[in-house]
Formats: sequence, structure tokens, C-alpha cells
Amino acid sequence: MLLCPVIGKLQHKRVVLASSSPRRQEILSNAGLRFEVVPSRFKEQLHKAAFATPHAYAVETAKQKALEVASRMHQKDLRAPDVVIGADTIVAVGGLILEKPVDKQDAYRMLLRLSGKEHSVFTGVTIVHCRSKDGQLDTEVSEFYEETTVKFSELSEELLWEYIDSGEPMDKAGGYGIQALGGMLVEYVRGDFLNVVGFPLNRFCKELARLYRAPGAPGAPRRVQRDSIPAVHTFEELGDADAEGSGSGPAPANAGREAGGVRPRAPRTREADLNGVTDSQPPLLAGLLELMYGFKASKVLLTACKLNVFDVLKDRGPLTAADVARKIDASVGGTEHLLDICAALGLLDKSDRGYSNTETASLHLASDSEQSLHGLAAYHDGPVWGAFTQLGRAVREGAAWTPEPLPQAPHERSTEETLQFMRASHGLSKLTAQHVATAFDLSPFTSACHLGGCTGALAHKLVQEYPRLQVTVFDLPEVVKLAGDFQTDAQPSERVHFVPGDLSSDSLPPADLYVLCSLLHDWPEDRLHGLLSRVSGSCKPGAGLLLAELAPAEEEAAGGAARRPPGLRTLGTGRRPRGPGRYQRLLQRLGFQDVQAARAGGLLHVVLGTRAAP
Ligand SMILES: O=c1[nH]cc([C@@H]2O[C@H](COP(=O)(O)OP(=O)(O)OP(=O)(O)O)[C@@H](O)[C@H]2O)c(=O)[nH]1
Repeated sequence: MLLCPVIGKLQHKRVVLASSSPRRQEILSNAGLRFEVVPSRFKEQLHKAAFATPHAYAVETAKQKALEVASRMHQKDLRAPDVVIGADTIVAVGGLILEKPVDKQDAYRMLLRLSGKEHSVFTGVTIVHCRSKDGQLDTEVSEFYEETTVKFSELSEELLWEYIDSGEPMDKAGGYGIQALGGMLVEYVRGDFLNVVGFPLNRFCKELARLYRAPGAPGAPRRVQRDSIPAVHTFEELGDADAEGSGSGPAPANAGREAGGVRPRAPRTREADLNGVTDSQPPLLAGLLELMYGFKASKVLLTACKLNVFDVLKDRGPLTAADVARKIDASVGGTEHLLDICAALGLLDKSDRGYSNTETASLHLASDSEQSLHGLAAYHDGPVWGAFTQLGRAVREGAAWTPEPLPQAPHERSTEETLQFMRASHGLSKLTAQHVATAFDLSPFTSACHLGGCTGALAHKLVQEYPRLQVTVFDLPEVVKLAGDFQTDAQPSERVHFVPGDLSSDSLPPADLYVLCSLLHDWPEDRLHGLLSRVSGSCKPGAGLLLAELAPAEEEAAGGAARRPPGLRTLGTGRRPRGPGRYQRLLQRLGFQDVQAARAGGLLHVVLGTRAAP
């Protein structure tokens, strides 16, 4: 029996579930839906840190799963299915996203993290309507997510391991199955139970009802245009893109928007190309053009930050260009043009009532938000931009230059330049500190030394996470002198101490854990070896070394970078970024044992080794 007003809408369509999850298959077939199952081959490895919220990550992953299947079936069958459904379930706790555990230890870490606490389960769902037109796949995407709160009891070690040994956690988000043995761990659930199991049936039915209202009514599925911030070709195109985006056909109130994050819009791009269905442009040529045009988008973003556009729009309703112009003390025409480009880049929302921040802009581009990257923007708009405008001259004259000019020449900096560098580093550290501090269980260590620890953002997170830990921040005297300007907490911890010194020449403060974070990625091999040998020499047997470094983009890690320009974050090293395996081998060669690697959010990977007795 099926309830015709909802599931019946799909009765005469070829429906495909792009999921291998037996739970999703069961939930949907119990609801009377007839469908084929084609598991997606999309790798669930999007950069989590690139998403403003956990649900934005789940929605994007669900979308990519569904689009991959739609595209593959279209190519293979020369006939696309009518509807493809994709879903992704994740657990979010304390700023972390948990997916399926990779092994028993991982399951243990996840369950320990959930023990005695509330967490959120998000399932992102995407419904892709497909049509073949002139041999091309045309897709219309609708997406949403559902959140359920789950509270776990305190779990004893014995119960944890018995549960892990049952094998149940391994294919389940967060390492538990609420519908089976895992139900015993749960104190209460607030929200849709089936959402935790893997598919929010109730919300899905509401979405179908909304989508299949009279054709042309508001809420008809929106055409998906592009899934990243568009490349800037000309400013004029960007203005057009915005006009297209806001004027052409109704977009459902929640499509794209609910995912949080930057909402994509793109100018005059062929749909099929963007969904990866056909890729008529050689990747290198597309990459080449993006490199040529990319600086325009950077400059728009950096300028809007500098003029405090995102501060003015934060926590306010939509403002007109004239309102914004008044507040930033700029011309109305110029401001309007800048705001339009920001909207076209997906940084602002534009409506009839004016402009407002996207969630991402308020979270990362306003100067006073907890996760602000305003300092990083100012650093790139100032010294980094300055260094790059002098690049040709530096190359011709043989002057030393690097893409990150300041850390390389610390003694030549003015106080303001040092502060600018510290603000940039502080923003990034605050964003990644939680992930770095919790990637491994560091509770056996009682003293740590963060080498190049700058403002102490990571040190403060470490002492918050580990109540027995004392942390020394070791950095250049001029940095230590200014570190007091950067309060990371209302109550600075007495367990964080600052010691001035130079990493490459002074003896390192004693500690049983040394930490290096986001420091080594653009160092040449000899300098890297030199520092790691010095650190290794300071480690007593049993002491640890924790390295947290930029993770190469997935395609770079997989060796695909040869076809593309190198990742921008490691620009200037002249080689592919080092993956965790490289650091693991280095530590092993230096006499560290039990060297393990883990992901720390989407931006970093972390490697931990223990110094063996000589
Ligand atoms: O309480 C429960 N929580 C979660 C689950 C199951 O966990 C997985 C979540 O993983 P994902 O969303 O990535 O889906 P996959 O299984 O990998 O299938 P895809 O092919 O769609 O990627 C999901 O199976 C949930 O059902 C659970 O069973 N109980």
C-alpha cells in the first residue's frame, strides 16, 4: 500500500536510488516506492573545512553522489533515469563531522567522543530530475537536510569494545546503528528517528509534495548551475550572472539555501559540462583560464573585506547599495558594482530588498566572528599582494621572493607587519585547532611545546581539551611580545606559557610532546630535515612529535595533479604537497615509532610518532 499524494507522484517514473545503504533501500521500499539501486561511485572526500556547516557538507556529498549516478547512467544507457535520489548521513559533535569509521580504533574514538553527550545526526538528501535533450543530460536539483538530536549514555570501556567487536559500527555514520544493538547506547532522540537510520522519510515526502505542485508554481525544481564559486571572466559577466540567477524562474525557497555555505551561481555555462556529464574542455585549458582570471575574484573578496562590507551586513536585514555605501564611506555606484560582483561570486545574497551576507560570509569574512578569516584576507591584500606585484622585478633582479613573504624574513618586519601576519595565522589556527587537538588522544602527555605557536590559539585549545596538559608556545621574540594582544578565551589559561626563541638556532624548551602545525608545507627538503632532526634530538624516549600540515587536495594525493596546476595553498614550493605518508616515513627514519596519520578536518592531516629509545 502506498500513500498516493506523496510517493505516488513517482509511480510512473524510472527512479534510481544512488545508494548502497541497505537501510535506505528498506525505508524507501517500506514506503511503497519502486526504484532501482545504483550505488554511487562518488568518493566521500570533500574538504569538510570548506563548508560553513556540517549539513552543507552532507547536502553537497548527497548531491555529488546523485549526480555521479545520473551522469554515469546517461552515458551508459543513453537514457537517463527520470529521478535519482542521493543521501548522505553524518554525525556532528563539538565541531567535528564523523562519518563511517575506517577501523576499530576509529570506531572507538568516535564512540568515546559521543559517550554521555548529545550530538546531531544530519542526513542531506538530493533529488535530481533528469532529462535527455539533444543527447545531453539536463538536470534539475532539489536538496534539503534533516537534523535529529541523539543523546548517548556514559559508555564503559567494556561496553564500547563489546559493541565494536560485534562489527555493527563499521558501515554506520558515527560508528553506531540506532536501529539495532546501537539502540542500547541511546538515552533519547529528538527528531526523526529514520533520519538517524539514514533517510528522513517524512521530510522527503513533504519535499515531493512541494515539488509536484502545479507546474510553474513557486517551488518547481531549480536547475543546478555549478557547484563551486564561479571563475571570474569579466566583471560584466558576473553582473549578468546575478541577474540571471535572480530573475530566471523561481528557485525553491530552500534549494541550495538550506545547505548554508556559499551558494553557487555561474554565468553562461553549459549545464552538462558543469555536472561532469560531458567535459569538452581539456582540464588543463580550463585550469589555465582560471589561473589567468582568478586574481580578479581574489581582489574583489579582499577589497570587500578591507572595506568591511561583510561587517556592515552582518546581523542586519538586507541593505541597499546606498545604505552600505554610506556605512563604508564610499560611492554608491562603486559600492553597488562591488556588491553585485560579491553576489555573483556567491559571497552575498541579493534580493529586491537589497544585499545580505551569506552564512559563509558572516561566519568567516566578518571581522568579529569566532571563525573569522578577516586577518588572513588583510594579510593577503597587504604584504602578499605587494610581494606578488613585485614578482617580475624580483625575478629579473634575482631578489629572494616567496609566495609567503613574511615568515621567511622575520627580522625585516615592522611591528604592524608582524601583527598582520599574526592575525592571519590566528584566524586559521582557530579554525583548525579543535581538529588538530582531537585527531589523536594526547591525554598521556603532560607537557607540550608548540614550536612556532604564534598567538597560542592551538595551545589554548590543547589545554581546554586535556586538563593535565601544560603547553609552552615557542616563537620569535617579536611574536611572543605581541601575543598578549590575541586573547583566545575570556580567561587566559595559566597552563599556557610563552617562551621567546628561534626554532632554527636556539635550544628547544623541554616537553614530552612537540607540536608543529601548518609550518612545514612550503619548506624545502633540507630545511625540513634540519628542523625535524633538531626536534628529534630534543625528544626523550617516549616523547611524541605531532605534525599537522596542509592536506593535499584529493586529486593531488591520487597523483592526478600532473594534469592540473598545483594546489594554490602550496603554491611556490614547485612540487606536489607532501602527503601524510611522506611525513610518516620521515619520522620513522628519525627514530620515531608507532607513527600514525589521521585527518584533522578538511584542511589538515596530522601525523603522530613516539621517540624510541636510541
Ligand atoms: O543509526 C544509524 N546511523 C547510520 C546508519 C547508516 O550509516 C550509513 C551512513 O553512511 P553514508 O551516508 O555515507 O551511506 P553509505 O552507507 O556509505 O551508502 P551510500 O552508497 O549512499 O554512500 C548509512 O548506510 C546509514 O544507513 C545506520 O544504519 N544507523
